[in-house]
Amino acid sequence: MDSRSKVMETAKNYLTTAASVAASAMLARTVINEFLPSDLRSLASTGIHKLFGRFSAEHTIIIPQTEGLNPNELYDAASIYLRTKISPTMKRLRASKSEDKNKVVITFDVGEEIIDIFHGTEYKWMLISQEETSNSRNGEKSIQIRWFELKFHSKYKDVMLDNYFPHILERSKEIKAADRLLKIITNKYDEWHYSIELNHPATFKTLAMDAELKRMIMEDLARFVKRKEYYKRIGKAWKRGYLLFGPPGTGKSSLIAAIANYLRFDIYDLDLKEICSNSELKTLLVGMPNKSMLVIEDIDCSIDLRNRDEEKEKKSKDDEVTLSGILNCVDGLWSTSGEERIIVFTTNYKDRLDPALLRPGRMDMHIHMGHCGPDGFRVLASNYHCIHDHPIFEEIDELLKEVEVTPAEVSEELLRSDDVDIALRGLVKLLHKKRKESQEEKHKAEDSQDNQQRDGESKQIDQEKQHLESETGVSNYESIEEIIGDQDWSQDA
Ligand SMILES: Nc1ncnc2c1ncn2[C@@H]1O[C@H](COP(=O)(O)OP(=O)(O)OP(=O)(O)O)[C@@H](O)[C@H]1O
Repeated sequence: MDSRSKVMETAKNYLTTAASVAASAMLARTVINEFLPSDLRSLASTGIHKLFGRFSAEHTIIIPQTEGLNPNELYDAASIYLRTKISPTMKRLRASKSEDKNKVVITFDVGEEIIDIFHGTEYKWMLISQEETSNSRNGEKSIQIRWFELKFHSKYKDVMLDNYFPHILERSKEIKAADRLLKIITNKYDEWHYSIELNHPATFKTLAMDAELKRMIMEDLARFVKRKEYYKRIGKAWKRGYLLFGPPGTGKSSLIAAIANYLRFDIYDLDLKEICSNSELKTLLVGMPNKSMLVIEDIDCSIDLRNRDEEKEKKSKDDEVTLSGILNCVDGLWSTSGEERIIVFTTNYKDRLDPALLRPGRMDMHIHMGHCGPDGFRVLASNYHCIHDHPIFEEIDELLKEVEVTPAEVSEELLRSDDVDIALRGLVKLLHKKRKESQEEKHKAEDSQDNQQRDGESKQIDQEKQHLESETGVSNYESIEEIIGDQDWSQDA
């Protein structure tokens, strides 16, 4: 029996016992004292939170504290879950600031009835608050006791325990994760040391990239987080690796932030230069929690990663970080120490990477972050000026097909003015300038190719001259010219 089934089984036992007590809501205290294990009793008697549901006038349920499920947890879960059930007809609402100070959380107040329909059954919730006085050594103390009263038809009590409560616990976890402030943590030596709030605004919506590629990445991530059982069944560690490659300013870091915001994972930004050995690398890896993202940026230049053959030749000495150490981190035994991990490597130069890192199956997806195309430009225009169409778009689209410009350069141009027309004209100017530069480069390249060809030809003529010179014994330049001139070279060729 898994832990959730055990919890629900125990809850059912308590429910059956509690039913025979004919307890009303106000008798909950008695039930707590008679039926709960002592540790839970002391928890409940602190009077901070308690949760019970009333199936009918005769039934009261107390959820016992077993394996991670306790009244406080359920109370908290219900508070969070019921926030999503607030209806416009409610009169008693409360507003407070969320952990992320940019958001305001609206919640219901005491005495407000909240109706939730789950699988066709109606559940009526009400938050109740009551002041109570208790005698302590320091005299009388008044405390505020809060609880939820849950009413529904008693014939659905099994559905409630087997499906409704687990659903509330699950949903509340998701809502909590979405509300949580994300962190970016980096290492000092072999410790995750420095952490700041991740306030990067990038999301998949604001990312300028090929629309189809964006869709594929989002689907891949969504599939990955749902596949806990699947990974267990196939015997693979529950992790996914992405290699992001492309020129500077094409959005590799922005994509990392978008993934973190999408999955609500903290970023563990590993600075390889801070660590001296593979064992330090392992220490850091083991210190990462679940639902986190390991990022190694610019892997090609972070550290001198010799290729594996050279490593094999070297006597194993644990005084440096090696490519095999990193690869163990990606798919070796050490990577199985946690669950639900995303691993991201970035590079500006994929061709500089050791083939061992690029081997199929190592990084699950290789994502090319390229120059800005019409799709990407539309996203940036919408991000910076909230526009989806404009007469200049056609000209920009045509130029983007010819010119290599990074999303960072386009963003910078669009930021230059609040006036859409000025900003777009500035971008057109930049694209024309870039096109001219690239045409000049192309001409230069063609010229140098022509020069090389001419050099090659004149070298060939020189060789022919030398050959003739040795054949004819004539060493005078003019004479050779005459001899060459007398012959029909084109026919010989
Ligand atoms: N694909 C993109 N979508 C939206 N904005 C982008 C994109 N690429 C770049 N930008 C803009 O340019 C800035 C720099 O981009 P970013 O740091 O993500 O690029 P990068 O590829 O990681 O560059 P580097 O290789 O130099 O680290 C971002 O803060 C963002 O404003």
